[in-house]
Amino acid sequence: MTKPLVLLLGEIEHAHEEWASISEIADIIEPKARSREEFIKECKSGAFDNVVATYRTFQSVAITGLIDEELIALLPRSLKFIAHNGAGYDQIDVHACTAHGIRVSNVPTAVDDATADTNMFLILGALRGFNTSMIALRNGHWKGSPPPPLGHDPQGKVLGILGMGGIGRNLKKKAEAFGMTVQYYNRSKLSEELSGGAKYVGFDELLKTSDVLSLNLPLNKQTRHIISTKEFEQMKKGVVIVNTARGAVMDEAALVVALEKGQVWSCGLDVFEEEPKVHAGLIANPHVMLVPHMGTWTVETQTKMETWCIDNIRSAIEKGKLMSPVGEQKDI
Ligand SMILES: O=CC(=O)O
Repeated sequence: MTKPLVLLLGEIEHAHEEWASISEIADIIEPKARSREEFIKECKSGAFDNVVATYRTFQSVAITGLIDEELIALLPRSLKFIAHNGAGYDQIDVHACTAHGIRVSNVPTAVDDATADTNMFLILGALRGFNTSMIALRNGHWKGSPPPPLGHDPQGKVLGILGMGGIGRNLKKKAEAFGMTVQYYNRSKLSEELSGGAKYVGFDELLKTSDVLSLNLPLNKQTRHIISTKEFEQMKKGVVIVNTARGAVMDEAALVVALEKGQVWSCGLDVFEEEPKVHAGLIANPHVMLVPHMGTWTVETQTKMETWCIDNIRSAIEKGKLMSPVGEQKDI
């Protein structure tokens, strides 16, 4: 009997044994394409005909481009499942997938600790203003001349979490261990148990009353540039902003202006609007902490994420359904 066909878009770097076990229940193919143009040609040539499920990585966007309406229409009719290795699935047009009968899964939970750790590192670094002196030291100037302004302690500061999903909730616990008081805004209020007692506030109140604002919400049409000039103006003067979600939830150009005006004192960013490009105004500001999208960049977390994504492929093949469907498809 022929085995179902699985398309691998990207690399398996860690969970090799788990991936090998997939080859017992499926035949695996990989594209030859190295660009979107080539990938489209390969789709049209019928190279992926009969593929039932695809495992894709965040980095595979370099080959396929976004999984958008154009690409989805070219993928074979046989394709029923896309298992995305990552928490954020903004590279995939889920609406178009639904219309074409394709189910999509992501990797929640496994990313929470590593991303919240990165988030906490950025909060501390941005509050303390460590970056300037770290650069000065490497340039042979010790703390810098003049030394940087004194930083701020996290103790007693109000942390506003925008988006109280798994990462936001994980961050809440970590921030409390540093003496911060946590409030949050989310599309819907969480149960007391899930929120861990954090105060639920309106969006505007979150902006107006937080000393540190952390962005932990997914990127979609509703959240693109949810933080821009008007929102910066509502914030406390000297606010610290941290983003480990997706760059485009914040208007980067407006952020640069808000930093220049001193409305935002400092920020810590792991994600950028047009990765790997970083706004020149952010690069030029030594005070801001910049990390090149490394929120989940650990052996343990990458292994957990791959294993989770492989489990989605296994579930798709053996049970005909994904283990962790994305929110938009939970009810179908
Ligand atoms: O950015 C990382 C992820 O979405 O998992």
